[in-house]
Amino acid sequence: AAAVPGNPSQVSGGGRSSAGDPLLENRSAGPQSSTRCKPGDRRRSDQTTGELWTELTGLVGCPESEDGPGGGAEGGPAEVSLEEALVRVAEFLSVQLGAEESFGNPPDLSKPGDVPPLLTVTGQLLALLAWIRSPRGRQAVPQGTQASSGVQSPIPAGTPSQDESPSLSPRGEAQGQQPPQLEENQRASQRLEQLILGQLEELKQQLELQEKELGQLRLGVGATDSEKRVQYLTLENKALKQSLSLTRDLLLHCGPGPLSRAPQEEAEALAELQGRLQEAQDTTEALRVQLGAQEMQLQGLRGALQQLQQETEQNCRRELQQMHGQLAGLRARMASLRQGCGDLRGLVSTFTQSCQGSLSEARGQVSWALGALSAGGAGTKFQEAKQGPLAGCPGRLLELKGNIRVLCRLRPGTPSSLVSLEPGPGGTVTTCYRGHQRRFRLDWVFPPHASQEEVFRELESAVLSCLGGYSVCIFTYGQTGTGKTYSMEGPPEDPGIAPRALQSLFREMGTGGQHHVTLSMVEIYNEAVRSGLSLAASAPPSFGSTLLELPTKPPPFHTQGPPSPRASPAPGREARPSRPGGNPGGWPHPLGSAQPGVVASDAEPGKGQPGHRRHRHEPAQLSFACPGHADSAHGVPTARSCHLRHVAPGGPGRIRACLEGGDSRHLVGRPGRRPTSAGSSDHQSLAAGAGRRDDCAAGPPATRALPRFAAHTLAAARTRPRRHGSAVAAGGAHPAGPREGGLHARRRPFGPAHQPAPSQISTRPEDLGETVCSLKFAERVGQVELGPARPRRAPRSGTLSSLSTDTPLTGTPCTPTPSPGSPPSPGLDSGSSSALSPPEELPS
Ligand SMILES: Nc1ncnc2c1ncn2[C@@H]1O[C@H](COP(=O)(O)OP(=O)(O)OP(=O)(O)O)[C@@H](O)[C@H]1O
Repeated sequence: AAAVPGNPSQVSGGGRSSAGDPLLENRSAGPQSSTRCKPGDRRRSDQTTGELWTELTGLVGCPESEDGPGGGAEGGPAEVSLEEALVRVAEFLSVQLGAEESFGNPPDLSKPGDVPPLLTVTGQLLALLAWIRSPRGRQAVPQGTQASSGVQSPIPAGTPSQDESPSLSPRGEAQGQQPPQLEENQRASQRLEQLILGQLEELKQQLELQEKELGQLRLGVGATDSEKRVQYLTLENKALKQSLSLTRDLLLHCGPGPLSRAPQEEAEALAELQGRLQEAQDTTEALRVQLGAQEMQLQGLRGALQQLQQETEQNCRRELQQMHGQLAGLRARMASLRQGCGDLRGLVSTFTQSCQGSLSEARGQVSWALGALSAGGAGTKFQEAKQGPLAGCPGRLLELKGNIRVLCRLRPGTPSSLVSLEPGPGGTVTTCYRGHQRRFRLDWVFPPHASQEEVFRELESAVLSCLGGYSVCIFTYGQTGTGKTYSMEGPPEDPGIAPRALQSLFREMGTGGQHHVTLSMVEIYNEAVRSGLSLAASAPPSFGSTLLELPTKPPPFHTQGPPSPRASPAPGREARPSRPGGNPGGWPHPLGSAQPGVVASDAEPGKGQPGHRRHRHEPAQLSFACPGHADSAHGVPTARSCHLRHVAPGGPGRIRACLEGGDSRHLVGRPGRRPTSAGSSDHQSLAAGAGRRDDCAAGPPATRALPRFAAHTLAAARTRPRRHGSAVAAGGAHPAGPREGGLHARRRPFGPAHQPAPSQISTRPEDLGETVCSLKFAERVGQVELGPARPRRAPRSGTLSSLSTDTPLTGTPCTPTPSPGSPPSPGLDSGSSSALSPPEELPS
């Protein structure tokens, strides 16, 4: 571009400083002058149209040069690019065009015929130039041709042939290899080139004509005209220069295109592109490999999924089948349950009906009994007794209430949420032990704040039934420290069941008639039997007398046991103080001693005599005492019982009945064991000891001191409840044989008895296990059936002494009285069982 005369300032600013007349200059330096066509020459700023023409013709081969073809060129044709040649042609033409315009003949461009050929040629050249610089042109024109191919001269004037065209010869070489589009482009450019050359030729001719005309004008017009002509040419020159400047600007604006890019750079760019392409191909290949691996993995996963689906389906089917089977089983079970439920409903309704019948019957009997009670009054009761057995209200009521009644008394203390109760008749105790809730229904539940009197009131009818010939046994049991002794004996200021029972009995006996009472009180303490009674009292004489029979010598059943082990008090428990008048280590006090066991207010202490004595007393002032032991509460098997035998003379038969009271405290399995740890084994050993002959012999000695009815009951409770949840105990059968020498071995059976059994329980959480055991035991005791209680009459023959406690048991063997439909209790010794002996008559 530097070699191309493209700087308008150079052209326009040149003027004609040295040339003077441009036309002349043009002529002198015109086609006639020989000009060397060197493309690299820098054009002078004062170049005129003639010089331009010279240069242009030099470029195309200087046909008008005198040197002939290639003239002016010393070493061959000038090396100029096609582009440069075109630019120069454009310059020249634009100068010419500007001259014509400035001459005053502006062409009418709207008419095609008036368009100056210069303008057409210029436009075509510019179009060619633009095409060459376009990408297509660059492709069509080989690089060497554009940049440096020499313009082969000479071109034959007016007949430029395609083959001879210097600019086309290199292109022709590549013709066979170029695509058709390229060939077509090349052909078009060749045509254009020929056209341009033709127009150039035409322009030359016009120029010659004009020069001729100018010469003629010069000759004819003179200097003035010449001057005008000079001015005109000057202006034309200026216009041409401006046109050239514009053309140059246009060419510069197009600027060097990508053609100027060096092949080296192209190669580098190509290499870079190839490198990138390779890289991209590598990446693609890696991705393909990865894709293949993932596809394989995917296939594996699909297979596993399919297998899993199949397995799941099979499992589901299997489980469904199992569930169907289970459902069918459940349905069948439900159907059978429904049927059972229907049966049960029938049973319940039958039971309800029978209960209602029994209840209405019982109500009638109660109302009858109450009516009889209110009609009879206190005075008439014993009149009835004189006439015959005391079959009055207490006995009848007792019959209605049942033979065995289990009462429950809660010891006062910290209330526990684990033990709740519904007090009253038919009350319940609910325990929550080790996560299991259990409800026990008992005949009566006394709340902790129940008084001694309230408890006794519930038992009084049973006690009084003794006077009517009903044998009664009251015994308490329960865990140590729960208030058995308190309930049975009680403190002097608030006596318990035993003193109140005696008081009530004596009061009743005091209403009239003669009564023969034998009272004994024993305590078995560590296998030694001790008597706790030292004084007898009789009923007031105004109502007859009460004969108290007292032992005068050590009873034959006394076993000389080893000395009492003095166990230390259990932790947290106070030693039980000896009571006044107690004789811990010795034998009962003789009658008349200063420490009476039963005190009559009108009896003079010390005046009692051994044997049968009659004492007057006020029943209200009776007190009851028993020798106590400081250590009796701690690990030493102890049982206390009070036996009252009553024989009422007169009537068709004398009534003989027995009242026994027992406190089964410390009925632990073995001596020396802590009572608190005995727990449920207390009850088991209690039942075992009372129920079997062998067990009784080998069992805890204190068991043998139990009231015999209590022993029977416990033996029956040990067996499993049978029909209707009841166990059966033979009232008359005594499990203990004579050889055992126990207290009961000396007794004769008195027949079925009433047995109220107060069960003592604690509400303390730490005692909950024992409480549950006691309640379970109470429940089973409540299910024992002793057979119907019957009053007994004393035998008409026989002696009183034969009924004393000293009398060895030689009576008729008893047989159990099973409840209807119940087999004999296996817990009882069938060998020793015998029928109940007929009522024995006391001698009159
Ligand atoms: N209902 C009650 N009201 C007031 N105090 C009571 C009651 N029950 C028990 N007690 C008191 O609880 C303590 C223990 O009672 P008690 O000696 O009668 O129990 P126990 O069952 O006979 O014990 P053990 O089996 O060791 O002889 C006593 O101090 C007693 O006064």
